[in-house]
Amino acid sequence: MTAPGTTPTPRARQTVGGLGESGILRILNRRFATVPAAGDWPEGTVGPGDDAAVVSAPDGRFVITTDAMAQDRDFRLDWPAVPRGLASRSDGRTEGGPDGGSNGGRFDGHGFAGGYATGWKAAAQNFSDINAMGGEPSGLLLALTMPPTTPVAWIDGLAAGLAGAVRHLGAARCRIVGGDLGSDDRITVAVTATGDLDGRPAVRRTLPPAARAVTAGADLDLVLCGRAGWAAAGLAVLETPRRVLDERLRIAEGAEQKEQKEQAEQGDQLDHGVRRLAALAAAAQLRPRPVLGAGRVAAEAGALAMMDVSDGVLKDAGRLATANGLRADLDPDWVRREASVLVPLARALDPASGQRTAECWVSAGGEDYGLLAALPTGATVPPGFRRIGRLVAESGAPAAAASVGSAGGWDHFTDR
Ligand SMILES: Nc1ncnc2c1ncn2[C@@H]1O[C@H](COP(=O)(O)OP(=O)(O)OP(=O)(O)O)[C@@H](O)[C@H]1O
Ligand SMILES: Cc1ncc(C[n+]2csc(CCOP(=O)(O)O)c2C)c(N)n1
Ligand SMILES: [Mg+2]
Repeated sequence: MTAPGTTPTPRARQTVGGLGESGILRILNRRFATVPAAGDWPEGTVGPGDDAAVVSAPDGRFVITTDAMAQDRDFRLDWPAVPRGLASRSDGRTEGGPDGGSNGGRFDGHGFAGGYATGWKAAAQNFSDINAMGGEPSGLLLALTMPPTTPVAWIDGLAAGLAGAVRHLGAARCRIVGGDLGSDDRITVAVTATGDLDGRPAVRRTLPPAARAVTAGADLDLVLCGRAGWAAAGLAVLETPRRVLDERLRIAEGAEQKEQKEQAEQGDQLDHGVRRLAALAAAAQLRPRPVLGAGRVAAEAGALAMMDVSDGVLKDAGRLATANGLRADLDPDWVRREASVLVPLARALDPASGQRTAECWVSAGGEDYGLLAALPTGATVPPGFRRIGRLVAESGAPAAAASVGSAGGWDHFTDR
C-alpha cells in the first residue's frame, strides 16, 4: 500500500516484499487462470485457495513427480531472453511471452529472461517425467521461496511461463492446483506434477517380468524421441560472458561469410549462420520442449522400458541399461550425425576442439528432456523416435560407441 503523499513505486521496480503473500498469490492466480483446464473443477474436487486441493484419480492411481530448481544452480536471473521468433511451437507458429525479444531471432544477448524461462522449464521437466511413465499431465503444484527483493515482474513472468508451458506443450488436461510461498536468500522453484495413465500400465525403467522372461537377457534396441545436445550447447552460450560471446560469434560469422563468398553462394547467410544457431541453442536451454504424448505412443507401440533424458543420453541410457542388467552402446554414427549441426557453434566457442565439444554436448549434455525407450530387437520404431543404439548383455564386447564423448552427464553434487 502507498502511504498518503508518497509516490507509488513504478511497476518495473516493484518487489514482492511490498506485496505480501496475498498480493503475490493474486499475481500468480491471474496467470494460472489462463490455463485451458483452469475453469473446470469437477464436482467434489477443490482448486487453489483452501488448505489443500482435492483432485480426481480417474483410474484409481495417478503418477506423481517433483523437481526443484535453484537460482544460480539451475537458472540465472541475468540470462537473456529467448529471441522472438525462436520460441516456435510444435505447429510451426511462434508464441509470444513476456521474454520474447524483438531482434528477429538474432542472438545479441540483450533482453532478460525474467521468470518466464524458469517457469516454463520447471513445468516442462516435470511433464517430461510424467511422459516417461507413459502418462498425461493432470496437475501441477508450485512451491516458491524467494527473497523479498525479488521483482514482481519476475514472479509474474514465472507464473506466465508455467501457464505457457501447460498451454504450448499441449498439457491440455493439466490444472495448476496450488502451492506454497516462503522467503529465503535465493530463489528456489519446486514443482510437483501429477499425471493420468487412463487405465494403461506405467512403462518403467525396468522391463516387466513377462517381457524379461521372453527377452531373457537378449539385446534390445534403444530409441530416442527428441533432440540431444541442444540444451547443453545453449548452456555454453548463456554461460559465456556476453562480450566474449559476441566477439567469438563475430569471428565465426566473418569466417562463414568468407567461405560463402568463396563458394559464391546466395541467400540469407545469417538465417543459417552461427549466430542463429547460438540463439536456437539458448532457446533450447531456456524453453525445453519435451514431446508430450510420445510416452503414450511408445507405450502403445510396445516399449518395454522407458525414461526421460535429463542428465545426458549416455548417462541416462546407462541407467536404463543397468536397471535391466544390460549395458548401453550408443551408435557413434548417430552421435556424429546429431552433433554435426552443432559443430559450427562448438567451433565458434571452442576453436581447438569443436567436433569433440559438439559430441560431448550430444552424448553427455542434459536438459533436452528427450525420451529413451527400449524395444525388442528389430521392432518397428514408434513415430517420432529413432534408433540411437542398443542395450546389450554386460558381458558383450564393448562397441566403439561406449567411448563416445565424456562418459559423464550431469550430477548436481559433482558438477559445480
Ligand atoms: N530426496 C529424495 N527423497 C526420496 N526419493 C528421491 C529423492 N530424490 C530423488 N528420489 C528418487 O530417486 C529416483 C531418481 O531421481 P532423479 O531425480 O535422479 O530422477 P528423476 O526423478 O527421473 O528426475 P529427472 O528426470 O529430473 O532427473 C526417483 O525415483 C526419485 O523419486
Ligand atoms: C546456472 C546453471 N548451471 C548449470 C546448469 C546445468 N544443469 C542444471 S540441472 C541439469 C540436469 C538436469 O537436472 P535434474 O536431474 O534435476 O532435472 C543440468 C545439466 C543449468 N541449467 N544452469
Ligand atoms: Mg526422469
